[in-house]
Amino acid sequence: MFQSQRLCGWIMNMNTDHETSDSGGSDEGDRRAELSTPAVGRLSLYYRELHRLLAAGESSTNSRDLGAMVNVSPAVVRRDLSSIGSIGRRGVGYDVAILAERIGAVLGSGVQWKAVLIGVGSLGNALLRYRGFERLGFSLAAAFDTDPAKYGHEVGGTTVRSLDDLEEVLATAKPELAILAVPSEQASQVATRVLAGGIQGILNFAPTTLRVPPGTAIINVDLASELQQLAFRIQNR
Ligand SMILES: NC(=O)c1ccc[n+]([C@@H]2O[C@H](COP(=O)([O-])OP(=O)(O)OC[C@H]3O[C@@H](n4cnc5c(N)ncnc54)[C@H](O)[C@@H]3O)[C@@H](O)[C@H]2O)c1
Repeated sequence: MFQSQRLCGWIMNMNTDHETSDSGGSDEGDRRAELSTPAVGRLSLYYRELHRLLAAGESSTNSRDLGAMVNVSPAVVRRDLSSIGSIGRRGVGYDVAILAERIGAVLGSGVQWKAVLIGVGSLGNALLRYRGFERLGFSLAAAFDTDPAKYGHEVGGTTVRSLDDLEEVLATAKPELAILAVPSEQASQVATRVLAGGIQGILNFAPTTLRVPPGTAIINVDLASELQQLAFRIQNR
């Protein structure tokens, strides 16, 4: 229950095409609900850099250095961090471990999230092999495909199963998230199935607008579109 409240509050602030309607009501939830999408994105980058500092044995940092690491101004860092209740001390800065814990709590890290991956092609294979999800508390409960030649194969420690098993696995493992890496024309149908099975949020890699009920928490990832925006920026700077 606690976990689903966190998920709701967290996801509604992300880059969603459709927004969820409830943040859970706690102080922490209210605080998350006030964060803009870009601010959540920056917090995630601060979090990554803070963990890098921790691994390097650093115990303190400041808004200038943290800003330089993620390419934003010290004023933006201070505003972002004060919006989650972390005030640095003048001349001392921020305690790296405390700040990482604070941001982690706001972003829902420290809680284990279970995800399923649908579509184990080129992209799905790469995602299953990527170890960075675990570090942030995301574990892959199962992977599915419709190609019988792939059933039973282990990729990155996860066994590929038939999509026919989807509902059974959703009912037993109760994952909160689904990652879609299927062809565009299959994506809406798969999304409908995972939502019916209790999935609360979808990370969609298929370059299509999913036909799902309003209010569904979805993040679309489209690298081609990002490249297009990058090219536009270069042409117009
Ligand atoms: N967002 C991005 O930046 C990005 C990058 C690469 C690919 N993509 C998209 O991701 C998707 C996958 O790309 P890919 O290169 O891995 O393709 P791929 O053809 O290599 O893999 C697709 C896999 O999905 C499986 N599949 C087909 N229908 C299915 C269904 N209904 N349920 C479960 N599995 C099913 C296929 O058997 C195959 O294994 C495509 O939609 C592609 O356009 C997005």
